[in-house]
Amino acid sequence: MADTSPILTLERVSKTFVTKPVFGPARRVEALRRVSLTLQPGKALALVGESGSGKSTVGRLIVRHYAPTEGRILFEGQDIETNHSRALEKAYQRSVQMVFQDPFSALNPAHTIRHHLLRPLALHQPDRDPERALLDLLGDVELDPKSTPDKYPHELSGGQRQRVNFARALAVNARLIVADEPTSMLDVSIRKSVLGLMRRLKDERGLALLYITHDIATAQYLAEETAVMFRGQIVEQGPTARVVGAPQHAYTQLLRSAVPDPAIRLGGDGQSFAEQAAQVRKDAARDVTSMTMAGDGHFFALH
Ligand SMILES: Nc1ncnc2c1ncn2[C@@H]1O[C@H](COP(=O)(O)OP(=O)(O)OP(=O)(O)O)[C@@H](O)[C@H]1O
Repeated sequence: MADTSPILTLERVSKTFVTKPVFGPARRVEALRRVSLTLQPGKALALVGESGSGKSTVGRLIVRHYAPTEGRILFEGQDIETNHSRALEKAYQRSVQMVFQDPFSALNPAHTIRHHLLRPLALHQPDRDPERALLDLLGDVELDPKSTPDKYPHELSGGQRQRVNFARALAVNARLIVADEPTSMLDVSIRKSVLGLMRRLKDERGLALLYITHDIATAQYLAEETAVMFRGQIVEQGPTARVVGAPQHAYTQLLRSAVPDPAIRLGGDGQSFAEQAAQVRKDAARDVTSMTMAGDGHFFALH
């Protein structure tokens, strides 16, 4: 039977940034407010929201670029901030990998693809024949095993570079990949194939995926579950088909109405769309007081 225990859980995680400009008072940004999420092996969770909603902050907390201001992040049930055993530390670093929006950012232009992949393979899969492991890895991410190894990053397309980034995560035996807008810098024509690769890695290798995106439409292609964020809070969460197909929170309806197929329109009489949208955003920014169940596993926020 499939393993349904979570690999990673966020429990009421908040993150406040305090920035001190050269002139003027310090500024506090509540980037996340009491965010709770669960990630499971073989499943993808889409974290959807507009720019500045806090999506990347969730990803960066998970890969420990920062620590939460409040709340806990549990890896297989253990708090990653307070349990500092070396074993947990090593397991975590290996198991949780991030793939970024810019496929170039994580690749060194001076090194071939072979170099990028052989190093993690030697460290994390030392018992395997390195060349055989390299060929298998390229096959896993649907890159040509013959022509790819000796190329430099600039000789590959954006989609191919992103595939190399996924291959690196596989080389270290990642079990959870945080993919932060992994297709938004790619041509529309190849976005779907990279999403298809992610779907295959999840289904065939049992990877857990956190798919961060501003595009609610693509969530349907990949993710079993979707969480919608606005101003640092989750306002709706549940099975993707329900969140996208029958959104309950006004902000999700607003996001959904920006998709070309306006199956769902905002209600309200007499108000222009812009006025309604401004009102929805104002209401949605208020603190979430509780989550109401709209169906099996489907919740939306009350403010
Ligand atoms: N290191 C930081 N220092 C100060 N403020 C930050 C920092 N990182 C993020 N923020 C602020 O936190 C809020 C959430 O940012 P975040 O990048 O998580 O949003 P996002 O939904 O991922 O947006 P985008 O899609 O534009 O990356 C924003 O107001 C942002 O300005």
